Amino acid sequence: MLELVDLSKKYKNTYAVKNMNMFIEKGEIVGMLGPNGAGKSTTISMLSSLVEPTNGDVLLLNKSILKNPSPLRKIVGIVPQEIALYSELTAEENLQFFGRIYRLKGKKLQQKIDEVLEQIGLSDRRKDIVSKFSGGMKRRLNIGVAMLHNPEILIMDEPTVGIDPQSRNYILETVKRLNKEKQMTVLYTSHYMEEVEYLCDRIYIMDQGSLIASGSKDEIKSILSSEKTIVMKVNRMDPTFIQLLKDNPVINQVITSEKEITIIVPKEVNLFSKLIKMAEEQNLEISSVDVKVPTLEDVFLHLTGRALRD
Ligand SMILES: Nc1ncnc2c1ncn2[C@@H]1O[C@H](COP(=O)(O)OP(=O)(O)OP(=O)(O)O)[C@@H](O)[C@H]1O
Repeated sequence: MLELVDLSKKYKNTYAVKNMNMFIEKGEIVGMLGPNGAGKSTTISMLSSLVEPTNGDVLLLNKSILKNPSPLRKIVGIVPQEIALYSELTAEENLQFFGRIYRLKGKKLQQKIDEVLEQIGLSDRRKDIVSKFSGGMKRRLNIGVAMLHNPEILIMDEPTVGIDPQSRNYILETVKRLNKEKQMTVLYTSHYMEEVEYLCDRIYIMDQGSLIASGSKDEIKSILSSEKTIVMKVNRMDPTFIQLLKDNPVINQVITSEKEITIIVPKEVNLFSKLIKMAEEQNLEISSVDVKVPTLEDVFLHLTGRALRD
């Protein structure tokens, strides 16, 4: 129903988004996964006609919405990354204010407010002032505002950043429930791969403005089906040891973090005894070695050589 075609945004000499192609079908939860600065917010801003694309198009039911965004505005609810609420008003007053912007009033507005408060689990806090809310409650109310006009599509820009685990779970469950019970179509952006893995039917992975992989979870993970990931914990990071790993012709990729060394090798390669011997020769202590089934994080590592959270 919604399609991005070669959508790009260039600021001076750099592309924030380059040739983004994406489609979202009715009733799907689609994930947009990428680290900070990948171009997720810029893509959403172009979808919400807040930012004009440098080139490309956005199609709603095969019609461009760049010149006439009102058909999309009517059916889309945007949950921005920043909290957009009046902190001196109560939860209910905020919903009344934003509801009037959507031209809702009277009984219809009140009914919708009751329904939304129920959906975001804030019915019993409706009379409380937003400045007294926790970060998670503010985010939930932010989502409630986007749902007031009964949108068919909910676009959520990193809705769980910086909140407690309980609120995060609540938001994830709310998204699942809205999708299941109301067939709400959702575009969910995040840099937490486990959220996207849990929620989404199909996933687009972005990095540095470009799409680097897309497909169903299984399709994306199958990029690594011929490889396996070995995660090794050592007592210290030894540059010689890491160089030896990088020079080893059977190892496809070596990625280091503060405490771990991640090695990607072809599935059939058995490297255990060799790794232990190499570590011994460098006087290194290995505290654990794990072989992992590929996750989306591994796919990202494989495609970019960097961790998703960098
Ligand atoms: N108005 C602007 N002018 C110049 N550069 C911009 C502007 N807006 C975004 N950028 C740049 O475009 C790139 C993509 O930013 P964007 O905010 O879309 O990424 P993101 O994936 O949403 O990351 P985050 O989660 O940190 O918001 C970044 O390098 C950013 O600095």
